[in-house]
Amino acid sequence: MLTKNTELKSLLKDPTLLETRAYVGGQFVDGDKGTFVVTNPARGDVVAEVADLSRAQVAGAIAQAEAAQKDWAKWTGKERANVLRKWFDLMMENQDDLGIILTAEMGKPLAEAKGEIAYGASFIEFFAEEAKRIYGETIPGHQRDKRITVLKQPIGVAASITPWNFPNAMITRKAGPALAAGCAFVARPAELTPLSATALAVLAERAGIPAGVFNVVTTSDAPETGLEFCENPAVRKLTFTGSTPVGRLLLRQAADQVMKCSMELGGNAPFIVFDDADLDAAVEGAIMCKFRNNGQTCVCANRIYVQAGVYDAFAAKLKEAVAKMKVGDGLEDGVQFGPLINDKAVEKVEAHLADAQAKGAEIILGGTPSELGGSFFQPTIVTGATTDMQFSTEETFGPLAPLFKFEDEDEVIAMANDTIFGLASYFYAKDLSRVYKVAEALEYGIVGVNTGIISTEVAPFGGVKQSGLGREGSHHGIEDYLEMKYICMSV
Ligand SMILES: NC(=O)C1=CN([C@@H]2O[C@H](COP(=O)(O)OP(=O)(O)OC[C@H]3O[C@@H](n4cnc5c(N)ncnc54)[C@H](OP(=O)(O)O)[C@@H]3O)[C@@H](O)[C@H]2O)C=CC1
Ligand SMILES: O=C(O)[C@H](O)CS(=O)(=O)O
Repeated sequence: MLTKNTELKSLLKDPTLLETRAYVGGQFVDGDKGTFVVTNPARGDVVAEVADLSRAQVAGAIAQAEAAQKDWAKWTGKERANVLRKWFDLMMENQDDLGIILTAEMGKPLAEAKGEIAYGASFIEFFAEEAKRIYGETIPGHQRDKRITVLKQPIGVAASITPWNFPNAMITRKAGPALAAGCAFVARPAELTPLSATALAVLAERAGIPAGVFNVVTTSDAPETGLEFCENPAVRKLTFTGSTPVGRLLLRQAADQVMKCSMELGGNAPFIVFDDADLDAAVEGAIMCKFRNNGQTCVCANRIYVQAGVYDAFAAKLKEAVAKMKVGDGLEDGVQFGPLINDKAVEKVEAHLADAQAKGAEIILGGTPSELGGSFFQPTIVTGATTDMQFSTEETFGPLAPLFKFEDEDEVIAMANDTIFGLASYFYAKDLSRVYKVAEALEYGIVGVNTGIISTEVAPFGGVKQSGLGREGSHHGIEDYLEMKYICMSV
């Protein structure tokens, strides 16, 4: 357990993975603006002081990336695949240390953190393979003397801005396809969780990724860094994961350069339990879907709809199962709930809870901060949820499970789709006709059927409506880092 006096390095097999400098042009560098502090959400103690780069230093990283990208694009897909595969191997060899660093800065239980390392590494493994399969095409000429060929070429320098909740996987889900495509990459991790990113840089260097191809700029001024990414003409691609309001802002800023953007934004996932569902499976799925990362994922169930005939039984089963789960320091064995990322996150959960209670909801489990103090909060279940309550339209991003009752398919599909978001959705049912009809009717980029966990590198992850633009993962994921060109030749 990381107490106030435990040196994080003492927990690591390889202490050099705890890197507090930024990584620019193949060099670990200090910040012109000094440092910013990273704290452990479980204890509030200082984990590290990290280099705080100026906007000029960020611009310098972009320039280094632009220079390095020209040679990197000349490598064959197979050559790029080999170094990416080595990077993947190093991540998995150092999974324990990377997990400890992630838990120390973000708070998620160590088992989940190690799971994120494997999930994040899977994108590097997958796109190492895709690097060898970036195919063009030949098209029959439109005239007898014309020959048409289509090339796919790397877009150039890609810049990424990522959130604190998956500080490893949200970077590799972007860097994997970018580097496989022959792009150079400048990553700006969240101020709260930069250490997972700098550890990735340590391993990138060891894997033989050339200087300047992968860069990590650690900064405390996100808006200033975002403006540099959007205004610097050398950046041809912006990839963002985070809230919809910030996504909108970045799109507006990037519009001046007509920059190619990928947006993985907020969610408001419905989780629907029909009366023909396997209730035990639905309870298990609801727990994994709602409480993964303490509810701090964009694909967590935000609204749980249960058909009237099974509502009471489902609520009782869910309460019984969640009541057995342990809240504590993520580095302790057997902990399922770590702290929320900060007090602001606790305040949002409490605000949604107070609003719901004021409108008639009943708390059947939890409902107050944990006796552990800090940003620990008890997993909470409320019944009597209605569509006028804040959590019906706003993402809670915490361990609060609201149970809504519904009568029939049409009613629940209408409620589920009544949101500006469209990222993930889930439902449990056995009748095949119902499964097809409901899956087709849900307006979301992802539909989980009889499962609460849908995250994988082999599928095209992404949202519709105001949950985002583009897809990450699957063979589709590399397209956003490629430009298509056709050559029309007279023969
Ligand atoms: N669709 C998806 O895959 C995901 C969506 N999300 C969504 O993001 C939210 C939670 O994450 P959270 O980190 O609070 O979201 P934010 O959008 O506040 O932050 C995301 C990232 O953007 C940075 N940022 C904030 N403001 C600006 C700005 N003006 N210009 C440039 N960068 C900026 C943040 O920096 P800093 O933190 O340093 O201020 C952080 O690195 C939730 O709504 C969640 O649903 C989260 C993860 C995945
Ligand atoms: O940041 C997130 O919430 C992730 O996109 C969720 S997932 O990819 O780990 O499912």
